[in-house]
Amino acid sequence: MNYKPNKSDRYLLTASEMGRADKAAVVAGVPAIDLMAAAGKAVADAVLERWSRCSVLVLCGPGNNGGDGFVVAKLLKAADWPVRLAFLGSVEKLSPEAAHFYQAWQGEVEDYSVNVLDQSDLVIDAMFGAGLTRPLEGKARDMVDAIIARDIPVCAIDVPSGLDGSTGAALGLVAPAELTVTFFRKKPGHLLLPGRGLCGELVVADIGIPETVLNELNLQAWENSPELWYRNYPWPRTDGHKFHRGHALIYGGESMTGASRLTARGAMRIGAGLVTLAVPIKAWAVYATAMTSVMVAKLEVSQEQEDFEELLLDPRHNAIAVGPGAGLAGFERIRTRKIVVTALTTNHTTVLDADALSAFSEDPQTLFDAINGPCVMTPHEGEFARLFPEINKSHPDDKLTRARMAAKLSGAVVVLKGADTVIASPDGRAIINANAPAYLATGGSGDVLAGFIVGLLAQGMLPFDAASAAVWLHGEVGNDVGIGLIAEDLPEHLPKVLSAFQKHYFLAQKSGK
Ligand SMILES: NC(=O)C1=CN([C@@H]2O[C@H](COP(=O)(O)OP(=O)(O)OC[C@H]3O[C@@H](n4cnc5c(N)ncnc54)[C@H](O)[C@@H]3O)[C@@H](O)[C@H]2O)[C@@H](O)CC1
Ligand SMILES: Nc1ncnc2c1ncn2[C@@H]1O[C@H](COP(=O)(O)OP(=O)(O)O)[C@@H](O)[C@H]1O
Ligand SMILES: [K+]
Repeated sequence: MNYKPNKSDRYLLTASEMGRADKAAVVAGVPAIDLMAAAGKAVADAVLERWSRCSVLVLCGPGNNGGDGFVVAKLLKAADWPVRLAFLGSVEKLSPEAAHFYQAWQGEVEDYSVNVLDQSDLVIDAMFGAGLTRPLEGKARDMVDAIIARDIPVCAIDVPSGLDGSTGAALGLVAPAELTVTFFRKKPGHLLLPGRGLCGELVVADIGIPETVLNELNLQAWENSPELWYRNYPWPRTDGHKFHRGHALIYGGESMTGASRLTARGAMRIGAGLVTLAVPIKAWAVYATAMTSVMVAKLEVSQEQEDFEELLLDPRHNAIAVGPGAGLAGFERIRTRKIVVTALTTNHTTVLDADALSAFSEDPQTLFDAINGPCVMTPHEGEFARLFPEINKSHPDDKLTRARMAAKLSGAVVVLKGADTVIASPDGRAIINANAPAYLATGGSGDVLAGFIVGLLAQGMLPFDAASAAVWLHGEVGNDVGIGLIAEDLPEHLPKVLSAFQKHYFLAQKSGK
């Protein structure tokens, strides 16, 4: 596990927020020239640490990203590396600080053509950073094309040129980097796909921007990490009993019984005091045979909704999950819809996953209208497209914004799943998760995630925290199990991950370490 002590370390800044941070730093008394000097030094240091002496080509663009490049070139030359530099821009248009470091370079400034790549072992990509607003064209595009064709290793400054640091989208062609050095804080595009894959190793360098500027920015996005929510984690109480740990009620469908069983197992393992699976009577025997610590309640033929409603009257059932294996074929679809609406209209804290979402693909507004209380929905991209087609159309390349808009529109905390899961709250807060390994892409792993979430909700965690904690723990367990993982492994390996998490975040705090 990769631990860091401070919640504010996890802030993510868009390009415009970074621009404001930069300005606020200058107002606070840090000269822009010092920021650029520090940025260039951080890049040069990272290069010197990772590569041995080789022929370096620094490609400088027209803005301040290029300015950083002039600094790097000078420092690598001072370290006795063979350095060439090519500049795409005009000196008159450089910012004062970039112009300063252009003059300071003093070496040859070569023509910006692909010939400069000849005999280069390493490219420093100082072409475009946060200021890129449109796809690379002309000479810049030709250069990136040639770098890719020749397969020359790249160290990118701030972001690989061509990547939108705020969204992780490739604006056009992008030069993939082996190493990216960014400044002050990560940007969403370093974590969201395809950006994350194009950055290679990511280093975040301190360039002297005071932490206090963060207070002025009203930031609403973070990288997922326990620092964000461990204080609200429902650790078992010494004097607690099972009723202190909540009672999750999970709807189980008639034919795909494995899905909700995984959800139930996940909810138990994450610490719900009690878990009941409520299932149509026809499937009861299957469930009852398979489950031990989980209780199985019967829903009578043709009165499943009424029976479910009755279970909801018991105030101890304090968190509900509907969706995994709920069923979408014919009559099952109608029943799934009824169960969802029943849970929502009684204002129960509810997790909606899988079929509970797809059952409303024809009329998503019906679902959104029913959401008035605490609710978490966990769509994968396919389910999301069915519920939020307009959002996908208006912001196709911006997962962070899509999740935020969906949360606002629906009134639920939205967990938009994938390798770069985004958790968004209707109030605008959003968290990007980056610890999930590809091994999690296996049938049933989302069902277990829904179980982790409902299990934490049952223990009283608030929806945004519960969703963020569950997604992070899910990723950690995925890493712990590794290749060969199947969904059944996730609940079973959770205790090991929870122990490590507890040791670091709870016991260490208690003992003051
Ligand atoms: N705290 C900060 O914000 C700091 C920023 N620094 C560097 O400054 C960079 C941001 O600088 P800028 O805002 O000048 O932006 P960039 O250096 O990314 O470039 C913007 C320039 O490129 C032009 N441009 C944008 N898209 C283009 C395209 N497709 N084709 C041709 N030209 C295009 C713009 O008109 C503008 O002149 C950061 O990425 C970072 O590397 C560092 O100097 C240190 C401090
Ligand atoms: N390539 C990937 N890398 C990391 N995590 C992934 C990847 N693909 C899927 N996941 C995660 O695995 C889970 C799959 O959930 P879902 O798509 O609902 O599948 P299922 O319905 O089979 O349970 C989600 O938590 C998702 O974020
Ligand atoms: K760059």
